[in-house]
Amino acid sequence: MQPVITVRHLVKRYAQMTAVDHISFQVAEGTCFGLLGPNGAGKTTTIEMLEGILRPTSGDIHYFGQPLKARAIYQDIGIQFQQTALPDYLTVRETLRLFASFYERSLALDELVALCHLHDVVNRDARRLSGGQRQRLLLALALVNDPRVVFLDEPTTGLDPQARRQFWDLLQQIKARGKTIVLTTHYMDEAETLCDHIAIMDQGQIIAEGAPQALLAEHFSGALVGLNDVVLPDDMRQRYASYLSQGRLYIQTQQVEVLLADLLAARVPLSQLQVQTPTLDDLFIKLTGNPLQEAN
Ligand SMILES: Nc1ncnc2c1ncn2[C@@H]1O[C@H](COP(=O)(O)OP(=O)(O)OP(=O)(O)O)[C@@H](O)[C@H]1O
Repeated sequence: MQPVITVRHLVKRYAQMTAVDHISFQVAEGTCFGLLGPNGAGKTTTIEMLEGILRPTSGDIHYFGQPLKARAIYQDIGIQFQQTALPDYLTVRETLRLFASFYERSLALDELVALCHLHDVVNRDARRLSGGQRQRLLLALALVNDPRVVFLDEPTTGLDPQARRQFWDLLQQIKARGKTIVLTTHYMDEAETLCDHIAIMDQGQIIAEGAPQALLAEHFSGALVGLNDVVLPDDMRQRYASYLSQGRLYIQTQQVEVLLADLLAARVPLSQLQVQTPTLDDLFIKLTGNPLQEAN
């Protein structure tokens, strides 16, 4: 199947720095594609080039095999920005109506309200919404023209855990309608839950790309054991794959019991020992040496 979006050797330079540094990827139709990385990694710059808002320094972007021409895709895409100023003194319903009037095609208002769970607040002033309600309104605005591709820039930043989970459910429903979703996030659990394919960005480059589970399988085998402030004896260092991040040692093992027996035999202190199944957060630490949350 032809990809919805194809990006080749995309670069964005500002005077002093390269925000996006020769990245290439494809987004398949009907999938959720996630751009992940810490603050300043280049995610927003990338997504804004895909949306036709920022002009790339070099490289190219194709939609359904055609070069990106901002005006031509405008009717086909929906965008939820990180920050959106809504018009004052309008209710949720009036705001949706206003945005719908900008497009040739639009979803029926009632359908949009139901889809984004806005029934309770449809007559409320849009400035008087909770964080979760506001995000759902912004999502409804991104869907108002029934787009083929929806762009979401850090849609759940600042939401409490319950509102985040509700938002994830909503995105699953939107995906089930066959929409292609491109989102940026610095929450690895969000990417693991929602995305079919991810590209992890750091300092303007893609440092890993693939399906979340495939990426984890490629970089880890078995469990991950974390320990604080320890030095492994030489023979154990040779037998076990391990890496260090900020004073914490991570050891990979297929057999936790055998590793624990080896650690005890070598009199390695087991303070703050943790055994876990590797996550995308661990992958980020392994690839960059830094936890994602601290990079933020
Ligand atoms: N207009 C600009 N002029 C100069 N530098 C910029 C400009 N816009 C972004 N940058 C820089 O480009 C880099 C990438 O920024 P970008 O906003 O794309 O990162 P991000 O991954 O989206 O981060 P965040 O998670 O904080 O939104 C940063 O170092 C940023 O300071």
